Amino acid sequence: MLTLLTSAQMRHADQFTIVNKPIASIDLMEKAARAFVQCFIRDEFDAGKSIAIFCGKGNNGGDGLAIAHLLLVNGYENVKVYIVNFSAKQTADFAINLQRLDESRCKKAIINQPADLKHIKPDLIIDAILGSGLNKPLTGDYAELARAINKLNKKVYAVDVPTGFFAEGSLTSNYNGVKAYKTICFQRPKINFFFPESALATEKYEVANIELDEDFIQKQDTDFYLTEEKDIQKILKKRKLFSHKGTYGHALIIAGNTNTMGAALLASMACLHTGAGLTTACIPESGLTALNTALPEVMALLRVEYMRIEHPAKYQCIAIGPGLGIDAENERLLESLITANRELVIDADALNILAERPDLIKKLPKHSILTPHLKEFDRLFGEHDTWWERVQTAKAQARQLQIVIVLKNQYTFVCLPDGKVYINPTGNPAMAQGGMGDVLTGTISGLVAQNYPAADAVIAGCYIHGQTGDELAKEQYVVTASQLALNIAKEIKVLTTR
Ligand SMILES: NC(=O)C1=CN([C@@H]2O[C@H](COP(=O)(O)OP(=O)(O)OC[C@H]3O[C@@H](n4cnc5c(N)ncnc54)[C@H](O)[C@@H]3O)[C@@H](O)[C@H]2O)[C@@H](O)CC1
Ligand SMILES: Nc1ncnc2c1ncn2[C@@H]1O[C@H](COP(=O)(O)OP(=O)(O)O)[C@@H](O)[C@H]1O
Repeated sequence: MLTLLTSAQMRHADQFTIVNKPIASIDLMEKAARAFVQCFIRDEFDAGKSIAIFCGKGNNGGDGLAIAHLLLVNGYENVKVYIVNFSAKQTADFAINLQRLDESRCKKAIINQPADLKHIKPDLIIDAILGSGLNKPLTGDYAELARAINKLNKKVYAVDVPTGFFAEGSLTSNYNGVKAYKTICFQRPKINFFFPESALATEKYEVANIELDEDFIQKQDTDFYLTEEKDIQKILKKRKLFSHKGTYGHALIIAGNTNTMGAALLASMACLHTGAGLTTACIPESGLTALNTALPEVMALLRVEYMRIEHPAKYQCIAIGPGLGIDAENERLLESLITANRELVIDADALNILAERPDLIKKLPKHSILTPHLKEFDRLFGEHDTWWERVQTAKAQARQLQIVIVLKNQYTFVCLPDGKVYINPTGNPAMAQGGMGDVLTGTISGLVAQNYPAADAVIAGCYIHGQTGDELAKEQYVVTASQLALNIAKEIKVLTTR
């Protein structure tokens, strides 16, 4: 798990490294510039392009000056630095790099007002005006300059963060900073890169390692972690010798309705391919032929009969919701399971039923797993203006109710009962198609059935789901939910043998 730090914590990490490595702060800046240039050159190898580097007078600007010098050294002849002179204040490292640049042959100009930008026509822009030192939204000349840079309509590479972008905290939909094509940030991604509103500020990001003290960074107290493949490899267990279907648990998937039987099939299929020993789909009678035809391995339990089952304990996992339909009978069914205090995996219509029954939310069995997308989440816990606020609510609710909330998106936020948030890095837009959430529910259920603790099942389930989609998307424009379900077992095999 990679710790994700706030800007203030990153500053501490800078200071800690400077004192303990030890390394002079100007040398750390040089390292940052080198790391940036290495990534930049990989993307933009045409040294003939004209590059405008906009530098503020803080350390972000200091990075920009060092980058200019390094680009020249690397044969980029057409580099020009524009010093943004909107403030008298400058940092010591900025001043040192400015002097170094003055001694070199780098072209330089001063921007005293945004209008000075009028005649600039570079092929590429590097934005080093304001970095993680941003302490208030852009106003006045800075806001105008950002607007002018965006109007040039050129590819912008941002140093560490795009000017005007807050690295953590609520992001609004009226972003007025520099719009970057790519942000090359130092040591760790910014927490806000995982929030959908960041798409307004940067299309993509890349992390450049600047050798800050990793031990120190990993020990920082944070609420946000980024899941890595090695975490999943640690979680997943190999199939055992002499094992049999009873070894890997029995999952009950309560799902499907007359027009939404596909959801039950997809969730059950994913559960099967994730490795549950036995999978039973609790479905309406109308779906029986479909189930028996499509998934011969899955057993059926008709929904009316289910009401008579007295011992849900025979299932190691009970999931409820995909394509379930909202009616009084399903509400009674959900209520009976919650009252029986059996931990559940709750998705889709079961979440919508819950949204109408706040009394049941309070009674949710501990360690239950809820897998809402944003609309389902807001129906459950109220409307939110920003994703940051939504994740804060998810964190608080997961802690208060002692449940796991899987807030789904391009980067899914897994909120655990201890208040920590694990961000899932896998998945891609080829997966943006109906049924994908049903497959996630089946995947998580398959892992819960195999006795993985709720947190591990969810962290691994989200990762496997996204990774399977990523592998398929390498060769496909779109990945369908059933294709994804069929490929899960292959991906788990790769993860457990790498
Ligand atoms: N040793 C270090 O501290 C390192 C710092 N690095 C760079 O340093 C950057 C942070 O530098 P600084 O802390 O000097 O800050 P910045 O360079 O981001 O900002 C400079 C100053 O601008 C002012 N400011 C903030 N928001 C403003 C606004 N909305 N309008 C007008 N002025 C505003 C603040 O007074 C701030 O200190 C990082 O993003 C990174 O690029 C890297 O060189 C790595 C090492
Ligand atoms: N652009 C995307 N990038 C990554 N993952 C995605 C993307 N679009 C959808 N997904 C994943 O697909 C699933 C969609 O869930 P959901 O909206 O509940 O789908 P449905 O209700 O149609 O089954 C989530 O796990 C989500 O993370």
